[in-house]
Amino acid sequence: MLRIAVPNKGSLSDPACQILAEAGYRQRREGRELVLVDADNDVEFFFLRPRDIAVYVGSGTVDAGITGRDLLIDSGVEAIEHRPLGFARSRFHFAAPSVAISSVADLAGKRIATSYRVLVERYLAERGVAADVIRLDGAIESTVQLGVADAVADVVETGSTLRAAGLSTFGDVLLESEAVLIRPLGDPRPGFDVLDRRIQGVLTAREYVLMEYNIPADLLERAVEVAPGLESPTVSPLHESGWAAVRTMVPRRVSHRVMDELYEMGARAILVTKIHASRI
Ligand SMILES: Nc1ncnc2c1ncn2[C@@H]1O[C@H](COP(=O)(O)OP(=O)(O)OP(=O)(O)O)[C@@H](O)[C@H]1O
Ligand SMILES: O=P(O)(O)OC[C@H]1O[C@H](OP(=O)(O)OP(=O)(O)O)[C@H](O)[C@@H]1O
Ligand SMILES: [Mg+2]
Repeated sequence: MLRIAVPNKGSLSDPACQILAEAGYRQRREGRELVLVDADNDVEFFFLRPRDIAVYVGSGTVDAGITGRDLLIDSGVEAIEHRPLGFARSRFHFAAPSVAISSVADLAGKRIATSYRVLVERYLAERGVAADVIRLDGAIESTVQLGVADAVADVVETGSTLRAAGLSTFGDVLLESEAVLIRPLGDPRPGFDVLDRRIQGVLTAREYVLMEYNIPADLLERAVEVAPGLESPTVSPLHESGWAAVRTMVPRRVSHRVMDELYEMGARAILVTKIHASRI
């Protein structure tokens, strides 16, 4: 039975459960279970603290896990980032009151509060900056106002928490993070490929729509260039001679532009449907 670690709290938890549910797995009903066996799919889910997941995966205690790229790196554990999952996207930044500190060099000798000590210390060491890193669990943005730090290093999504605290980012983005599917070093465990294919199927179903349209046969090649699909569109003859019916996958975010282009070219009866599941 494949053992999978799933975040039990925080920004990763709900979208991780959602993706697994869409991939056909049983998920928590009461939201309090610590372990859930999905015998039909031969998997067992362990609901763990997001920060601990990399540790369990790195040691091989579980065969796969969902966590954040930043949490994986900060754990210092060696595990394989197998697949990005497209949610819990964030950037990791330094920030401070803009009058006081405006470059990484200015951090020398200063106190920096963060929940990501390993990540920050590694970054500073690579640049030869010696600073005092203070590790705290959360609400990092408040530490400057409270007088326990001169600057912070934290996760930024919209930037509203930083602004509310009167802090401005400076320097480069230390890391771009998102949720990732991770696994232990070495060959994947039996059953991992099925999990991965199911998750990939959900991501594809979210990213693409199915587009169907009719087009005069002499315009087919041009139309296929506009919407080439993942591999190659399906083309069938229409009953009316000189026309073809085409079925192809199109990235959701460009689907309206593609429909406009196809219509202007001469395509008609353009229909778009949501993909519920896929195996590519
Ligand atoms: N506001 C946010 N927007 C997007 N991603 C976020 C946000 N906050 C944290 N993350 C990401 O979520 C992952 C988990 O972080 P963390 O466990 O700290 O979650 P959290 O939402 O901050 O929960 P907690 O309330 O336990 O602090 C990390 O990879 C982090 O980059
Ligand atoms: O850029 P924003 O959209 O404002 O989001 C970033 C904030 O969200 C997270 O905090 P969270 O709500 O998890 O609280 P925490 O600091 O207690 O972890 C993160 O640690 C930042 O503080
Ligand atoms: Mg947090």
